[in-house]
Amino acid sequence: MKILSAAQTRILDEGTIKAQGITSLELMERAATALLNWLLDALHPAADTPFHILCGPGNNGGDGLALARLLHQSGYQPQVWLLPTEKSSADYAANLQRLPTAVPRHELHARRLPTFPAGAVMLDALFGTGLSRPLTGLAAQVVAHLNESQALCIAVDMPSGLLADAPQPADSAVVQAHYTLSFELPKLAFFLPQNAEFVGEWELLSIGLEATVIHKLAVDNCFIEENFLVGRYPKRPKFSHKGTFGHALLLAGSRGKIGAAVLASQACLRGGTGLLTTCIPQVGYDILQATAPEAMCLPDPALGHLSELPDLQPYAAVGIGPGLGQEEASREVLRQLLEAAKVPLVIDADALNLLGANQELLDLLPPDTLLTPHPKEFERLTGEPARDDYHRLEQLRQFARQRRCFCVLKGAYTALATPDGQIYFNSTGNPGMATGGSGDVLTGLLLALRADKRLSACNAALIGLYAHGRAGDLAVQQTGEAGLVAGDIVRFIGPALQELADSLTHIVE
Ligand SMILES: NC(=O)C1=CN([C@@H]2O[C@H](COP(=O)(O)OP(=O)(O)OC[C@H]3O[C@@H](n4cnc5c(N)ncnc54)[C@H](OP(=O)(O)O)[C@@H]3O)[C@@H](O)[C@H]2O)[C@H](O)CC1
Ligand SMILES: [K+]
Repeated sequence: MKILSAAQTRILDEGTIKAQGITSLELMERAATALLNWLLDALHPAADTPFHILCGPGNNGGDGLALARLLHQSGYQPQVWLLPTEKSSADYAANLQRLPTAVPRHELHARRLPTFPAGAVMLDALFGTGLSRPLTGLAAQVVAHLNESQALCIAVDMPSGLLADAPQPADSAVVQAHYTLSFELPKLAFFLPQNAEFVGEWELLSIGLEATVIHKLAVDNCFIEENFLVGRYPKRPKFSHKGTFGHALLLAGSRGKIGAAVLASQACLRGGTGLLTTCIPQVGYDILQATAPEAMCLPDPALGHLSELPDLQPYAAVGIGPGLGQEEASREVLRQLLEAAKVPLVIDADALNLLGANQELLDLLPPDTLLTPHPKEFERLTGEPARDDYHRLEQLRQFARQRRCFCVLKGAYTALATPDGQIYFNSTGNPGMATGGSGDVLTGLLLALRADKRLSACNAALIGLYAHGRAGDLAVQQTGEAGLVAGDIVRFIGPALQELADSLTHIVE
C-alpha cells in the first residue's frame, strides 16, 4: 500500500474526480458516509450520544459538516462548532448550507470555549491534509482545550495540527486523538513514534479513490500488508530435500549471552532452513546441543567468545551478532567475514555495535547485506543522532543507498530501507514483542530466508519482518502482551510462514 505525500493526496483527489466523472462534493459525501458508517459500526452509539463536531475552514471541515447532516438524518443530535474564518472552501460552504437548521451550530470563541463532557464523542474536523503551518491563535487554543477534555476524540483524516509528511516545530498545538480515521491510504506521520500520542489508533476508510491514479503515483514509502506478499513466499516443492533450502551458518553467543544464540538458532530452524550450523564459544556448547538439537554445533576454540572464522565454503548465508559481545577477537572474526563472504549476510546486535565502533568496517559490507539495528544501534552506525523520527528515516534511506545494503530499523512499525531508496513499513507485531530476545529471533528467521536461494534479498527481508510480527500476533493471543517472551515468537514462526505460503492458494480458490 502506497504512502502518499499531502501533495500527492491532492493529485489523487483531483484524479479521482476526473476519472470517475464525479464532483468534489460527491467525493466529500463518500468521505462523510464512510465516517458515519465507522461511527455506527465501531461505537454502536446510543440515540442520545452527544456528538460534537469541530469544523475548520477547508474540506476537512466540509467533511465534518456533511457528517453532521448524516448523523442528524440517522436520528442523532450532533452539534457543530465552527472555527471563525474569512475564507472557506467551496465544499465547506456548500455543506454548511445543506446543514439542517435543526442541527445546532456555534462559533468557537476564545473566551467561551464549551465544556465537552466525558461521555461526548468529539470529531476533530478542524484541519486535514491542507495544513500548511503550525496552528496559532484560536485554533491552537481550541486544540489545547480539546486535549484537556475527557471526551472520546476522533480525528477526521488527520489529527489537526499534525503535518501529513513532515515534522512540525516542537510544542506545536496538535490534537491528541484516540482514533484517526483516514481516507483510503495512510499518511507517513502515522508510522513515526513521535506522533503516536496524536494519532492514537488509526484506521483507513475506503472512499473509492481511483486505483489507476494511485498506480501511477511514484512513492518511496510503502506499508506492507499480507496482500503485498501474496506469491512472494513459495510453497515447498514436493520433491524438495534439505539442500533445497540452504545451509545457514550462525555466528553468535558469548559468556552470559548464550540464550541469544539459542533463540536465533531455534528461529532459523523454524524459519525453514535446510541445515543450520551454529558457531558458538565453548561455554555454550552443551547448552546449544540441548536446546537446539537440530542445529549442528561448531565450538570455537575460545571459552567465552568467538575468536575464529570457520571455513565459509559449505554455507548459503551467514548470520552474525546475537549475543556476540564486543571482544577484539570477535571484531576480527567480523572483519574476516566481511572480507571473505560471497554469500548473503545478516548482521545484528553486537556485530552492529562493532561496525558502529569501527566505521572502517562499514566499507567492507558486501552489497545486499541485511542489517537489523534498533534505533540506538542505528545511531551508532551513522554516528549522528537524529533530530527527529523524520530525520532518522531519511538517514536510514541514505544509509541503505550509500552502503548498497538492506537496513531494517526495528520499532512498532519496523521499517526496511532498500539500496534503491525505498522504505517499507511492516504491518504486523504488537507491544508484547518489545522484550529481550525478540531481535535474536528476527535475525535467525531472516538468516533462514536469506539461505533460501529462491527468495530475493528484498523478499526475504519483507517476508521475515512480516512473519516475525505475525508470529508475535499469534503468540500474544495465548500469552497476553506482558507474558510474551521471545521463545513464544519462535513457536509461531511456522504457522506464520504457512499462512504466507497458503495465501496464493486462497486467492486462486
Ligand atoms: N483525500 C481525499 O481525497 C479527500 C479529502 N477530503 C478532505 O479534505 C481534506 C483536505 O482539505 P483541504 O481543504 O485541502 O485542507 P484542510 O481542510 O486541511 O485545510 C485547509 C484550510 O486551512 C487553512 N490552513 C492551513 N493551515 C492553517 C493553519 N495553521 N492555521 C489556520 N489555517 C490554516 C488553509 O489556508 P491557507 O492559507 O493555507 O490556504 C485552508 O483554508 C482532507 O484532510 C480530507 O479531510 C475530502 O473531503 C474527501 C476526499
Ligand atoms: K482533522
